[in-house]
Amino acid sequence: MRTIDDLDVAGRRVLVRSDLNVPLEDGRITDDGRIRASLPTIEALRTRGAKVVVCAHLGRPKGQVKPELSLAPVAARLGELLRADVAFATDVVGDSARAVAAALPDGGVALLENLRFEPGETSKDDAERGALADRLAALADLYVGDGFGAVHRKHASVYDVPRLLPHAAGGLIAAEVEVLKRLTEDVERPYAVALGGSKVSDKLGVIDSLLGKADRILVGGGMVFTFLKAQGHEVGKSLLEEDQLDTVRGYLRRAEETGVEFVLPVDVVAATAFSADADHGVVAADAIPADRLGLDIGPESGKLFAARLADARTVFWNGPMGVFEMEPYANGTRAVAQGLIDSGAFTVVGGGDSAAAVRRLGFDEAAFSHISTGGGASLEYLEGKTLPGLQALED
Ligand SMILES: Nc1ncnc2c1ncn2[C@@H]1O[C@H](COP(=O)(O)OP(=O)(O)O)[C@@H](O)[C@H]1O
Ligand SMILES: O=C(OP(=O)(O)O)[C@H](O)COP(=O)(O)O
Repeated sequence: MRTIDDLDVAGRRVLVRSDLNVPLEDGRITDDGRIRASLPTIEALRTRGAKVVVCAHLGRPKGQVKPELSLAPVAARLGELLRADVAFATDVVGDSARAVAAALPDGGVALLENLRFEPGETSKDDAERGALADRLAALADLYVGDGFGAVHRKHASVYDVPRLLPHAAGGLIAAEVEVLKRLTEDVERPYAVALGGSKVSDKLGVIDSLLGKADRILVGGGMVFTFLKAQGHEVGKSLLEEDQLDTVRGYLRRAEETGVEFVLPVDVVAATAFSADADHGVVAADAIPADRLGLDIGPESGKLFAARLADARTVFWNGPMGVFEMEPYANGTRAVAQGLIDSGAFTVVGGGDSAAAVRRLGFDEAAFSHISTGGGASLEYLEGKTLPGLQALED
């Protein structure tokens, strides 16, 4: 893969695809880790006299303009961190984007509005994605892929634009791949993988390949209820992937046959509503009341998970164990984070929210071997899948 050192960028317009998908609460950024992680590449380019046009997505607006998912607050934070003006385009490839890109001085930085406001960005139709890619490419002379968290998406800005412009990988992608490679080669065993979070339909499938690689798979977060239901338990109003129940039963069977250990919670914090103020309490994992939803693993499960991490030599963790953004449901995530640290293993935490959780709950980032900006991207890399965003940069 070419790096930015291989590009002659002085005086040229460079479109940088970053992952600036940060958590927001009431329009405020609650964790700017992904913005910080994107700074070195942007800084390096502007120092060398490039005109830097950054593009990124925020949330999943599904091709519609959703003002609450505007990147405007991210542009402001990017400017603060760069200590420079960041021009903000109020559209992705329209009049505003063209004017902002055209007006950039050498060393200047601009950010385009949320790429996913354009239906072409995430379209499965090659022509529709291609049409948006043409318009994005017209804004620049060169392309730099640096949004590691989105490299598993076959999206216009990730996959199609690099086919149209001379391109290179930014420093973040290069650094992430370097560390994750260690987890695909000779891993020190026991190798434990902890999975949680809410992107259940996206991430359940990774277990298929993990069954051939990991020694232990710990399941918490929103992912666990499909497992509990597959075992025949009631899960109330918890997050559930009905159509994956057979698949999960297959995973449980295969794990028994191959000696992989599934570690599932024995207790759950169940609440009457998705709210910090809702009535909540600890219940056995096989006795979630029909009118409640599980929002965290319980205290016994926290101890169990930490115990199953204690002698691991390698740990990969993606997905918070509970809704850590609300204090009553943060303890499971705390226990697993502490479990990783206490294990003394080679530990990698991946994912926008997982990384944010570690910081928000007050853990020292340096206590982990690596904190990756990508959750789904890391998982798919570990599966050995071809990632569209990496493939496009290699070609
Ligand atoms: N039991 C649960 N029910 C609903 N959401 C959950 C549950 N446990 C965790 N979550 C949510 O999962 C989200 C993160 O999921 P995900 O995006 O998959 O992780 P990451 O960004 O680390 O890859 C968090 O916002 C958290 O509140
Ligand atoms: O947040 C992200 O991924 P992650 O939650 O798996 O870390 C990336 O920005 C990709 O977002 P997407 O999963 O909506 O494509």
